[in-house]
Amino acid sequence: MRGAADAPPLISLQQVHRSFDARGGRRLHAVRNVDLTVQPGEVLGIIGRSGAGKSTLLRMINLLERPDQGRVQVAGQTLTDLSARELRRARSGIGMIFQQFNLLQNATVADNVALPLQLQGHWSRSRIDTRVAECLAQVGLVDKADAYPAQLSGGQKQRVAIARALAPRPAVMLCDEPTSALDAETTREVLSTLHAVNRELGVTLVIVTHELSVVLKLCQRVAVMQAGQLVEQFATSEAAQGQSALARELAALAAAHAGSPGVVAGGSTLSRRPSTSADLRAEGHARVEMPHA
Ligand SMILES: Nc1ncnc2c1ncn2[C@@H]1O[C@H](COP(=O)(O)OP(=O)(O)OP(=O)(O)O)[C@@H](O)[C@H]1O
Repeated sequence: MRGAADAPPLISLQQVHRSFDARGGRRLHAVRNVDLTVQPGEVLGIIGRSGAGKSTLLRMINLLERPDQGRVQVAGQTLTDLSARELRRARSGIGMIFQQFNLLQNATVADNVALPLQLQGHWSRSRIDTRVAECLAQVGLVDKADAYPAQLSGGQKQRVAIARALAPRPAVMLCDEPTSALDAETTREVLSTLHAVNRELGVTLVIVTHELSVVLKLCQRVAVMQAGQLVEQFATSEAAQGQSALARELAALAAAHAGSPGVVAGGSTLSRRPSTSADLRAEGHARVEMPHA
């Protein structure tokens, strides 16, 4: 039997390039000819300094940003070749969550989670209700089904967003700074939920983050971006062999955590150790700044 590592990649970006109009009539090349593959079931972190092109690269995976050049394949489909209608269908296999949650404020938690199923148009009310209940159970929020987002903590809002992304049974979940708006405690909740989504449901995760502690806890592999280019990739557990400043920083953080139970790189349980820069500050560690790659 073939393992996930030998399987064809679930995501394949081939020479993707994206530029934008910039001031003075210039072009800003946000992502430059990047090749990247992600295996089924993997958790990949994309890191880099501000403006390096991380979010643009992530958003090209579901064509929220369409590349000017290059090819995007997900689950065997070449998204860049699809019609608008085919792309809408393919996108139901790719969930996405954002830093600011993007929930509908005037809809209940249950209605927020139901939304992507209603948009698909072929779900009966009773199947939607069943699926919403399953997704809320997965993120531990069954008792909040009738609450409104304003009544929830930041971590609970992000878990609703995760439940909504899970509703159409995606193979992949794209996470754009999923914990950056959260404090230490709620960050822990969200990381634990994402870990379970990967481990229990087999959903492949691609996570853009500026928090190295999030990478250390959740990601098996890391891709480092610098000025639009993917400058290196390594297994989180092998950060010490990386060349970039970020790899060294990650290795130093891993060493500081060495011996603590449950640092996940490679896949065991989530740590009870500090999980964010805020956590680390709270526990007297130096802030984990994102150095220049
Ligand atoms: N729609 C857009 N129009 C013009 N420029 C854009 C657009 N989107 C992104 N950019 C520019 O492209 C570059 C890469 O942006 P991107 O958001 O991908 O970087 P990032 O690494 O995610 O940064 P951050 O960590 O600050 O979010 C930046 O210089 C940004 O200003």
